[in-house]
Amino acid sequence: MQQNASSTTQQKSADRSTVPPAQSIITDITTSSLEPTEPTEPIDLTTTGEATELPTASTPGEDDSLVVQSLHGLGSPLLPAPIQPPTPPLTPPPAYSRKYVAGLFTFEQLSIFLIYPSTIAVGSLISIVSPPESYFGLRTNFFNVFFVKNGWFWTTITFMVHCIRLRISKPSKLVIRYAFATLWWFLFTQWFFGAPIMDRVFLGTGGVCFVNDPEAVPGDERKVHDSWSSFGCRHVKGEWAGGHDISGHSFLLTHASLFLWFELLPVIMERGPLLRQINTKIVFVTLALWWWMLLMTGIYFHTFTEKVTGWLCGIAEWAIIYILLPGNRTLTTMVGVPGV
Ligand SMILES: CCCCCCCC/C=C\CCCCCCCC(=O)SCCNC(=O)CCNC(=O)[C@H](O)C(C)(C)COP(=O)(O)O
Ligand SMILES: Nc1ncnc2c1ncn2[C@@H]1O[C@H](COP(=O)(O)O)[C@@H](OP(=O)(O)O)[C@H]1O
Repeated sequence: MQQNASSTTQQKSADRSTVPPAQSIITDITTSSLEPTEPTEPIDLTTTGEATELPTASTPGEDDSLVVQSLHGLGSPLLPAPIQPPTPPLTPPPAYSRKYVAGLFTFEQLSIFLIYPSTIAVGSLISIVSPPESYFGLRTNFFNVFFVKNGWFWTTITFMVHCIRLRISKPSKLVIRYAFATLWWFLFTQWFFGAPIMDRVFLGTGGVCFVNDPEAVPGDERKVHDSWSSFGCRHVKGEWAGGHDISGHSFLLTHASLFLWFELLPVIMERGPLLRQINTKIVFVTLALWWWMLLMTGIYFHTFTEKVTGWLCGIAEWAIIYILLPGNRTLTTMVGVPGV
């Protein structure tokens, strides 16, 4: 079995150009001999290497070591000769299992994940204690109008800047992950068979669009307009009030940031030349701006629960694609995992 695995690895890797350190190859192959067919741990998205093309070996006799190498984000290495592990360990190396917190996250993933609820919490706290007078407290501030209000556009541009320098073999998997992220943003904020999801929640919880009727009797100028979306309400210069108004900014800024972070994570973990490229710096600038604007949303806008529900909806798609799916080999094969 081990002999077969090595020769198949050689065959499949003929067109690859990267040679990972021998130690990591040995570690991976030794680990693989202990792997069950379905991975019991999530796929490590923080490791480096091209990992978007997952081998689908699942029947007995197929190349399991190759699967595990790819699942670990190493890609198929160019092996000059079959490498036999000296003595396979009886338990997986501690570095493999130790990395996971609560069986779901690596330490790095958890740290990134926690940035956003903490930012909303700190912002909300500042808003209660003493919100400072600031240009960022204006809805019309340049950064809000030009960047956040076109937030998915800028996230797309940033993602493209990140992608164009990668040397992965299956860009289609990148596009699929981007398409899922875009679809969730679109359904949630733009259109969901009519009004987008966030507006349906608002209307479903008793929200209405109030407009001023100048012809009404004084004191009774406010009347309900039958707008079925926040966009429609804005169009008639109405005021969208009453229901649970999920924070669209908390949603978008969290959703976009987690998407960019998790696509960038292999570059960060590799700590190689890609990390120093201008492309990486551009991603960091976008992430910094999104973080700052989320803090401003936390301080100046919405109620605490509206920001929390915005954040919860913002983590939904990310949790499926980057946290839950990596526990399932077949589904992960569909969307791939980020790589360099
Ligand atoms: C090897 C290279 C691979 C590259 C991979 C990239 C994949 C690209 C694939 C295809 C390209 C398709 C290009 C599609 C472009 C789509 C870009 C856009 O998203 S255009 C839409 C821009 N609109 C926004 O960004 C609006 C964002 N704003 C909002 O959602 C809301 O205003 C709000 C939620 C922020 C606030 O809500 P409000 O009710 O308070 O306004
Ligand atoms: N960080 C921020 N900077 C400026 N305005 C913000 C903001 N976060 C939210 N807002 C504004 O607060 C309102 C509700 O935002 P949302 O529901 O998207 O979180 C929106 O007002 P407008 O609809 O008048 O633009 C939005 O522009």
